[in-house]
Amino acid sequence: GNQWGYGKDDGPSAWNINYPVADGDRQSPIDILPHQARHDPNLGPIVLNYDRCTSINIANNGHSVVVEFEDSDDRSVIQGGPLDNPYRLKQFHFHWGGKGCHGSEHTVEGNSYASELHLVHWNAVKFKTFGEAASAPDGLAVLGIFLETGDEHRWLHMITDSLYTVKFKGSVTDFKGFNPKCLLPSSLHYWTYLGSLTTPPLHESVIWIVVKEPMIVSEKQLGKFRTLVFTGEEEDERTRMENNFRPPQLLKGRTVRSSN
Ligand SMILES: CCN[C@H]1CN(CCOCC)S(=O)(=O)c2sc(S(N)(=O)=O)cc21
Ligand SMILES: [Zn+2]
Repeated sequence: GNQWGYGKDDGPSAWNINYPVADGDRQSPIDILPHQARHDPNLGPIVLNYDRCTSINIANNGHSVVVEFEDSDDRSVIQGGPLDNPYRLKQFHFHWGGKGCHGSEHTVEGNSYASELHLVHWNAVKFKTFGEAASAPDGLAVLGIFLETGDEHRWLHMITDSLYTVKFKGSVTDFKGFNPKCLLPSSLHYWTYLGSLTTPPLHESVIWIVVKEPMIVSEKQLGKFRTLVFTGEEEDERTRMENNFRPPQLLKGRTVRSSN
């Protein structure tokens, strides 16, 4: 298939060869300029109903570490804010940098954070399958949370303690009973705009909801993400999984709205 990565030859600057939509009009991530964002009083709060969420497994897909959820009914949904329907939680994953350098995808006034968490949801009201939603203009809603280094995060250890079991590309481990609500910052004030997947196939199918307040994690916790490798156990070279982020893309006239 189309092999892509984050290296010199297969990285973001080469993605448009196999995925021409990379040069499209609603690509993500973007640099957010808070003073140019339009405060929209009609933008209500984001409402998360994760209380009956069912996590299934944690996996290394060769690009990131992903936790998948049961999405056969509306047991864990996000709604409100810019969304017309409830969107079902499908998976969450992270993007991060190398030692000490930055790794978020969205930036704020040119400043990046150490990492960024993406909670991926799909519109099961309008679409029958996730795959169908993933390529439709209003198919996905991704909640983006910045990670900033500081004190240890009291719940992130539940994920970092499992990372050694998914060191290599293609590894999957049971990961039940995890509710990502414990990762969210206290305030869910956000910016929202129409964008895309930040990895191939780069479908322009995402309503982005980027939370303003970062979650605080320790450098030690973040370092555990860098013990993962992009490569499979059978491959001889071990390429440390880090800097798996796409840089900001052109806004191309889009408006970024701000909740209060
Ligand atoms: C490595 C591939 N990452 C993809 C995989 N999916 C899309 C393709 O699915 C087709 C059935 S996805 O919808 O789960 C998704 S969301 C994001 S992001 N970084 O923009 O939150 C990337 C991706
Ligand atoms: Zn992502």
